[in-house]
This record gives sequence, C-alpha cells and structure tokens, in this order.
Amino acid sequence: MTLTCASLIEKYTDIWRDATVHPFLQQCQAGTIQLSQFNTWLVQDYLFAVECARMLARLVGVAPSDHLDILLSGLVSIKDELQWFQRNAATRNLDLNTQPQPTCREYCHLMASAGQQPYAVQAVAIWAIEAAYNQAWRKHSPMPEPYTEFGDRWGNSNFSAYVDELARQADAAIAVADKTQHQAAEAFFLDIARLERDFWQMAYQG
Ligand SMILES: Cc1ncc(CO)c(N)n1
Repeated sequence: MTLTCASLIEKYTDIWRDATVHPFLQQCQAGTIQLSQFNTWLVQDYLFAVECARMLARLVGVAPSDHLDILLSGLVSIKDELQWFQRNAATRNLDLNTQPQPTCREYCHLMASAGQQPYAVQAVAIWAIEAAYNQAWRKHSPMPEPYTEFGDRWGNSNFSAYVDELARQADAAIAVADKTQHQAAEAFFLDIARLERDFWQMAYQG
C-alpha cells in the first residue's frame, strides 16, 4: 500500500481516535472541566507551541520552493498564536515561565529530533501534529464559553484547509522517498499520536 497521510489514519484508527478524543475535550465541551486543569493544559500548550514554531522554521529551511507558501503561512499563524497564548495567560494570571511536564518535554524533544530527518519525514510529522489538533477540536465542537475561541482556533475552516495542504505536500514528498523514510515517517506518526493522547492527560497532573 502506498504511504499517505490518509493511509496512516486508516491503518491506525484506534490510536488516532485516542489522540483526538479525550475526557479533557469532552469536559471542556460539557463545561465541567476544572479551571486549574484547563489552565495547566494552556500553559503546557504554550510551551509546546514555542517549539512547534521552531520546527516549522526548520521545515522552511529544507522544503522545496513550491512548498514554502503553505509553511510560511503556518509560521505567520503561529506568530499570532504565541501572542494569543500570552494574552490569554495574562488575563488568567498564569505564569508561562513554567517547567514543561515530562510529556510536554518528550514532545518538544521529538519535534527537535525531526530536524535530523529528511524533508519528507518532517513534512509527515508537521502534518500529523496539526491534523491531530484540528480533528480533536472539530470532533468536540462547538465549545461553550469560555472555550469557544479555543475550539475555533484549531477547528476553523481555514485551519482545516491548511492541514489539507500540509497533507498534500507531505504526500508528494513521501511518494518519492525511500523505504527508510517511509518507516521513519510511520514511527513519527505513532509517537505523535501517543504524545497527543498523553498531552490531554497532563491537564490532570498540574
Ligand atoms: C499538543 C499540541 N498539538 C498540536 C498543536 C497544534 O499546533 C498544539 N497547539 N498542541
């Protein structure tokens, strides 16, 4: 079977479901999440987003020129996202200068390690990361206040279109990559799915 982004989700349905359906999201949607749990997730996700920006920037360094437009638009969005996290943290009186929890730290290391991989593998990895959040928030939408803006940020149709473009670019790159790269891309997908599941769980370990 040809390796594509869609084929990875098809092959690992259960693992992908666990990455994108979680009590944290269900409790946000039900309005029953505790403030401290939500805030714990928010701070950890800011720390994640900083490293994700660096990963995207590294992709810009190695991508073919006809893939740059999408990646640069991702960087512009993440610039806005980091400022949005900072505003949100200030309103909630949260200190963003916090230690990452073990899961967040492991996820950040994984993103850093992607920089040693060929472009095709990095392209699959960034798609998996963005697709996980897009699907997770969409599956639990609409979110009630005060979580509506969180659901909208990753569940909106522009972000969905961006994720589709990332998949198209990753598919094109992986189609001409060798077997070693296919195996590495699949391994990254599985690590990302596991870490996404564990990332939601961190909210309860604040
Ligand atoms: C854990 C996690 N995965 C993906 C995204 C999307 O950028 C995010 N903000 N946080």
